[in-house]
Amino acid sequence: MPVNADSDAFEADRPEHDAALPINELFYSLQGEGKLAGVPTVFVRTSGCNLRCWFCDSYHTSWEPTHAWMDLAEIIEEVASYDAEHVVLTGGEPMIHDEAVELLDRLGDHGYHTTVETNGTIYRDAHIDLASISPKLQSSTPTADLDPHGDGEWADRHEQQRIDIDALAALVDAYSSQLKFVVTDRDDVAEIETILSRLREATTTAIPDDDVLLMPEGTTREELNRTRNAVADLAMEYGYRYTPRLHVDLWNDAPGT
Ligand SMILES: C[S@@+](CC[C@H](N)C(=O)[O-])C[C@H]1O[C@@H](n2cnc3c(N)ncnc32)[C@H](O)[C@@H]1O
Ligand SMILES: Nc1nc2[nH]cc(C(=O)O)c2c(=O)[nH]1
Ligand code: SF4
Ligand SMILES: [Mg+2]
Repeated sequence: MPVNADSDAFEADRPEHDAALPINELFYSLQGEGKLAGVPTVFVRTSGCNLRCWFCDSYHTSWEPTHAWMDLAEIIEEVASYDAEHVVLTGGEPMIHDEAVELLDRLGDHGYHTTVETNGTIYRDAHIDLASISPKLQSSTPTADLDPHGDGEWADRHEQQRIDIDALAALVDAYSSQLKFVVTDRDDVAEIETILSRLREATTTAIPDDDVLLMPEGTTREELNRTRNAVADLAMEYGYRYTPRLHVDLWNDAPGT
């Protein structure tokens, strides 16, 4: 599966000898989002994404992907150099990569608790202790006025691919999960409710409201200062869970946090 629009160039330096992943960054921090917020965690961030949210806080995995290829053994060795029991596999979109399965399975064999941060458009069978699913709302679509490149060329593709109810249902049915919606304003709630009702019809697993998290949009403290209280109010009004972006509160938008 291509990882970006220019997949040949992206794949050119892929090593052939062992299973490997294009890694944008690997770092130790506190889980900043969701049910496990505050837990010391190693983050493995793959490069490449099948969507292009205009607000993506990991621009160098989506709009302009950069990476170094790392063998799975190297990744696990670097993870093990930190004293943590939790590993988050994120991106970009980690589930576009076949090798994500092998990495997760090996991490599970080593006894790590694994979380996958995913946009929910791709299902894979792997060792996943928590599927942290962030379905993308219409307000994420990179229309020409919001596109960080300024031309809106990804808008149609993003719009067509961002919600796949079958993939979402497969993830929810297979794994412990949380649904973490990025909220830009009050108008987003209607779409969240529509997605939830379609999903609840499609799953055999119940989705309690406290597995539904509203997360304020914002990549800096200043942006969150403008969004977080309105999103907290929406969580109370509708009975969903609020999640902070603890890493932004603590370290703003510093890399490796
Ligand atoms: C960079 S994404 C990588 C994983 C996957 N592609 C996804 O979107 O879920 C990691 C998390 O950051 C969230 N996120 C990205 N940009 C954001 C922003 N500007 N404000 C709030 N959350 C954001 C995503 O929704 C997701 O929950
Ligand atoms: N501290 C911290 N927590 C996070 N939780 C999810 C993240 C992500 O980018 O997927 C993330 C991140 O980038 N940093
Ligand atoms: S799906 Fe995730 S990584 Fe891809 S553009 Fe959106 S926020 Fe960024
Ligand atoms: Mg992040």
